[in-house]
Amino acid sequence: MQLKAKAKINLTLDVLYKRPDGYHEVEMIMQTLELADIIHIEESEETRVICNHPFVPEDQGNLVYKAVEEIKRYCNIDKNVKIHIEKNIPVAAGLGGGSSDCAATLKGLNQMWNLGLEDETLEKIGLKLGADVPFFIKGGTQLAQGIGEKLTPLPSPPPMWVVLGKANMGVSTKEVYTNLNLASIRKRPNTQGMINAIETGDIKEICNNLCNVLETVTLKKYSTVRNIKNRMAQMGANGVLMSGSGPTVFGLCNTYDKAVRIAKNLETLTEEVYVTKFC
Ligand SMILES: C[C@](O)(CO)[C@H](O)COP(=O)(O)OP(=O)(O)OC[C@H]1O[C@@H](n2ccc(N)nc2=O)[C@H](O)[C@@H]1O
Ligand SMILES: Nc1ncnc2c1ncn2[C@@H]1O[C@H](COP(=O)(O)OP(=O)(O)OP(=O)(O)O)[C@@H](O)[C@H]1O
Repeated sequence: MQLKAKAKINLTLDVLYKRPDGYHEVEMIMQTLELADIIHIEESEETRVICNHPFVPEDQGNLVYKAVEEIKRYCNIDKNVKIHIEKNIPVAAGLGGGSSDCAATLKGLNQMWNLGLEDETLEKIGLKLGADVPFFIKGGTQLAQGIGEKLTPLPSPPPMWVVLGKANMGVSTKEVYTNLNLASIRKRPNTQGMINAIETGDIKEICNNLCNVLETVTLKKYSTVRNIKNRMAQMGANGVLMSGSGPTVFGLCNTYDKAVRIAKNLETLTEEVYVTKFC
């Protein structure tokens, strides 16, 4: 069995408050992209995860491995699988690669083992493994609240090309949330404004409403991320924003030619540049 595990970007990301359990209550609009890892699953004597990326663990630390263990426990299954991850999504980038692989594995095993679990159940199992996992069970365009698990589907925005530029380092999501100073945030997303813009298919308003409060941590710390963002804006992207906790910055473009022109120019700043689109 072969599955696609798509990347995501956050069109808005607001943090409302820190909860007693240490997690943060968020409000964000998430969008899946065509850029995707490929997950191959086959029955096997013992569970094994293999990945072609040097920074991705192949042991119990891999979210795919955890997904296998968790769904086996939930359904009381005594079977094993070999899973091969073909990594195309940059790692520790703010694009949700690990969470997406995890969600794809849960969906794949549900199908392969005929478990008959509803999406809501897969989301519940996925939430134990990461706050972004429930979103990837659904995909598309969603308003995510709670710690990311309360999902409301939104209509698809108009098709747009997306340039991704990742500075040459990984960012720890935990560290970014820990270093966030909620009292000092001056610009917050207008979530309802973004929803209206998506509903009316207004590209200009979608671009005007892009906002991510986690930029206050990551852009402040890394000048390379700031430089990538500024360059995308200078080069004429219709809208620019950092995704998730970073360090990837995305630029929304209304034409493919513009996206390619920006991507070529960005290659002078960083090696990791991609052109993809909403999915
Ligand atoms: C930054 C985003 O990717 C935006 O989509 C998500 O909010 C993070 O999702 P994720 O990486 O799946 O998050 P998890 O793996 O569950 O959590 C990593 C760490 O981020 C922090 N965390 C995460 C989500 C959240 N709502 N509040 C948090 O404070 C916690 O310290 C946690 O230990
Ligand atoms: N299947 C996986 N793919 C990528 N990383 C994984 C995977 N499983 C575990 N990891 C670990 O998780 C870390 C974060 O990887 P990931 O690519 O998911 O980050 P991210 O895109 O910043 O996620 P998010 O946006 O959800 O915070 C990696 O450094 C790696 O050690």
